[in-house]
Amino acid sequence: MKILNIQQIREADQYTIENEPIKSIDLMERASYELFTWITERFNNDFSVYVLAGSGNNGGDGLVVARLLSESDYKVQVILPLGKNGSDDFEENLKRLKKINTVLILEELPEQISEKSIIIDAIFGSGLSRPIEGRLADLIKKVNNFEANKIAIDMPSGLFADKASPSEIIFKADYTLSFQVPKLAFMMAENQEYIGEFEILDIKLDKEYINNCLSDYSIYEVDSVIKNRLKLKSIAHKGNRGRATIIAGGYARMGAAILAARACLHSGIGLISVQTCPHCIDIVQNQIPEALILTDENEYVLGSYLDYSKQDVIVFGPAIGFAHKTLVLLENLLKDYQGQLILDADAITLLAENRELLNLLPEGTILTPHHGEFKRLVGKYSNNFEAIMQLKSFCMHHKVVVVLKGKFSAVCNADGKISFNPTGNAGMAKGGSGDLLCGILAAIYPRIKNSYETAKLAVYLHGLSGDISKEEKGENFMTPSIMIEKLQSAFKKIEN
Ligand SMILES: NC(=O)C1=CN([C@@H]2O[C@H](COP(=O)(O)OP(=O)(O)OC[C@H]3O[C@@H](n4cnc5c(N)ncnc54)[C@H](OP(=O)(O)O)[C@@H]3O)[C@@H](O)[C@H]2O)[C@H](O)CC1
Ligand SMILES: [K+]
Repeated sequence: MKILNIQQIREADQYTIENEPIKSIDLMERASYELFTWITERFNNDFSVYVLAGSGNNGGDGLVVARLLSESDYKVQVILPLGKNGSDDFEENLKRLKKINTVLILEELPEQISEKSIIIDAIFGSGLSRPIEGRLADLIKKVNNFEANKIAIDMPSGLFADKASPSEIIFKADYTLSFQVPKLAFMMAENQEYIGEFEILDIKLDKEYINNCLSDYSIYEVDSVIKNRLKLKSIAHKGNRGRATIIAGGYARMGAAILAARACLHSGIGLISVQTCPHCIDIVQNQIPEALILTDENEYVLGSYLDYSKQDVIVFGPAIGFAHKTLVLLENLLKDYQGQLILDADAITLLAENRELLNLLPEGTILTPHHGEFKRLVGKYSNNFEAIMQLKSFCMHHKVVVVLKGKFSAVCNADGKISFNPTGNAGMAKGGSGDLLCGILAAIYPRIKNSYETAKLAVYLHGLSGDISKEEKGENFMTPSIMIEKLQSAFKKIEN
């Protein structure tokens, strides 16, 4: 699903008005009817409704919702903190609202409201142009302290759609009901406490116009082309299911390698190999009898460049450490290995500390840093909008694919396009979870044969296995090993 900026959304709005054609006030009615439907499907008319309406078109939407809910016998009260003069459609809807005199227009929000209330934030939407100050700021702080169900129309007031929000005076919504397309701000970790859950309501802006809008940002959806590429011919040979090697861990640190190898195996790889120092061979064989062992010459750390000529893909990095031999192995892989490389964890720190290696990165290499590791590569940033800019320039400069892990993990291609991942949950933030992602990436690359498409799909499946684990075990009790077991269901879910 495409993410558009405010300028593009305004243009799509205008195009629809002129070409459908539809009057802007009727478009407002259509949009608000979607809001009304969403609300009435979840909250019955035992709930009292408070609508905070600004004086622009976001306020206009709020007034329409107030009227529609009142006509469905909800007790509705409206507060107009910016007064009664505003945009044409706002003023027209205020007239319409006054005609049905069941809605109370209050001067101030009451000091106390019952928990069985809904507060609808229609103060500012996409027209916010500066931080909220003065009496309005006090109102937002007051509302944020109420224990009611809070719904923001289009955007939580105070939040900018396309850039970082400079102030913390922002409506804290439980639900944000946004029109037509998601906004970039919804993807940023620091905004989650204001957005709550977001839903995109189809208000029937011109589909073709939106399809033709150019955007570097989207939310991932699995398409039929990828589903087909994932399918294997029924007479598959283990070779055409792909060969992957895991180079990870070391003495007393083999857990990461085992988790990655298991995830790879459970994601359909044909042949899995694990590079192991002599002391660790038994552990790997006990834990994954399916794995071939590639024996490293070094006793405690990995460092031997072995014969990888038949390997379609190599994962290098989880818990591998920072020994000089390991660094040299990484350098040799970057120079000589001809297949697909996936670099994670300590590999990324090694790159950050030996920056000349960055110039050796083969085109299309997949890197999977979390924010801490990514900052080592690109320097500090203070919010996720800045992180996204750094991500784009890093990927474009080095012609690589980076998965920046977090809530809505961002997968960036070498051309600067960014796809945000919608699956996953906080229960996945546990040691070992990232190792699984490496394994899934390695398993599906031989079938997808494109770094960016592989990365998007693997992150999606990883999150999906997390979501299935959460459903069955709960956020606190799910573990990476449980997620491995659920990979099969995750794959099944996308195949159907
Ligand atoms: N996108 C669609 O397809 C549709 C959107 N709809 C709704 O319309 C709003 C956008 O409406 P707009 O009138 O452009 O903007 P707002 O309602 O958000 O508010 C603009 C007014 O607020 C003033 N403003 C902005 N920031 C502040 C502030 N910090 N303090 C005080 N006042 C502020 C702004 O003043 P300016 O000086 O900046 O001009 C405006 O007066 C969208 O979000 C949807 O809810 C349609 O209803 C359906 C189609
Ligand atoms: K709003």
